[in-house]
Amino acid sequence: MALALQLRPHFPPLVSAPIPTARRCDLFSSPLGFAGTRGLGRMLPLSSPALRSFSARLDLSFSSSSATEAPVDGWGEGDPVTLVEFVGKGAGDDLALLFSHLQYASKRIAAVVASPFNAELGRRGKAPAGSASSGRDAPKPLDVVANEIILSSLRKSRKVAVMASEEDDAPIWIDDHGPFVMVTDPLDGSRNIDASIPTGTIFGIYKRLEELDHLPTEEKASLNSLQSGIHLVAAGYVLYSSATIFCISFGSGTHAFTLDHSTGEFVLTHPFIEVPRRGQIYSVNDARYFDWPEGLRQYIDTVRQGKGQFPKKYSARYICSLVADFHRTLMYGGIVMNPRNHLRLVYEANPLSYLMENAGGKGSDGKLKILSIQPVQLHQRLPLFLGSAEDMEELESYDHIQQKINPGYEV
Ligand SMILES: O=P(O)(O)OC[C@H]1O[C@](O)(COP(=O)(O)O)[C@@H](O)[C@@H]1O
Repeated sequence: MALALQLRPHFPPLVSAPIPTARRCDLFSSPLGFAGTRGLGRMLPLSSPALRSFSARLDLSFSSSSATEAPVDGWGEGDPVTLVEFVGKGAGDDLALLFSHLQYASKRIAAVVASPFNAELGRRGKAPAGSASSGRDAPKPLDVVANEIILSSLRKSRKVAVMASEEDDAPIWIDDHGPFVMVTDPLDGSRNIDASIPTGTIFGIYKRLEELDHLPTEEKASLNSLQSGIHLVAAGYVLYSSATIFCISFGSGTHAFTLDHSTGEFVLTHPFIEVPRRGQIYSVNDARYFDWPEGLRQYIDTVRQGKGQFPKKYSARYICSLVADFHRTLMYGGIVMNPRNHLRLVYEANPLSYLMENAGGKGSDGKLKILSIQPVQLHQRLPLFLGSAEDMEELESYDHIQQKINPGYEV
């Protein structure tokens, strides 16, 4: 039996042929034991039988209600599931409201990043000193603009007590009654913007620790923001690339939505992403090879010759934009890594580990599970390794994969 795809007119005909039933099994597992969602996104939201079965899983993911309880109530037959509907369906009113502001903020950032009129703002401090565009009236760099867009969306939501951002030295207290704490890297990879290379927003959401409410603002702002990753209630990223992708997890599955420019809505394209258990790609800045510790060199030498546990030669892919490298790893498997003390635990490592683990992968600093690390400083940096479960286990079996020296790199 074939599953014919019902493409809505505004979707490009990416998949137009009937998909054999056997192929549908690939959506969650493959004969090699890999699980993957390649191509899945273009199918599930567009065909009603698949949507129905997805909706059943969706209801399960958010509540303990039985899958047999009319799971499709409220979903239009064959209609794409939007991000707003998805979150509104089961995440609770507070989170739903917060996400409606966040997705709006991300569309504004996507527009700003893509605008021809903002191209020159990509780099911090680009305007030459003394020029008309330097000084107080100088246009703001895009990462600062992105930060302001997010802050303003959180203020409007009235659902966030404190925002800690990679862009700010200290967390910003927003609302005494906001139930959530938000940590964010508003525009990661912004150093690539001049070349139109993908960038991304990363965020994590915790509950406000009410037991700290009596403390002075500065202190409670900082302690709320220093929660360890196991306490995340949601995390996500937005990838600004050939498509704008909003990927989220609430602790049960990782799901990605793609911005449909014809309606302005994010629609569910990759429900329940399962990172392949084994990939064939490693992603690292390997110009640093001679500064790597022996274990990491051995691992990379081994897999690129096809002499590792998986007997195929690995490929290298490195965009140098964490969200883009992470998204590809989530889709195709393998490992994305930065072995030096560079990426930030609070704003980058924790949210991305949460998303990776909820997709069946792993996140580590080369010794410890990222989500188990208690942050002690807001801007603390660490080595970061994220990816397919089997690749990560193989990598960690090599001793000494953390790069201890950091010579002469622009931080
Ligand atoms: O210079 P390296 O070690 O390759 O690091 C590149 C990484 O740094 C980042 O640009 C983040 O750095 P910033 O937080 O300083 O912007 C990532 O997007 C990228 O993966």
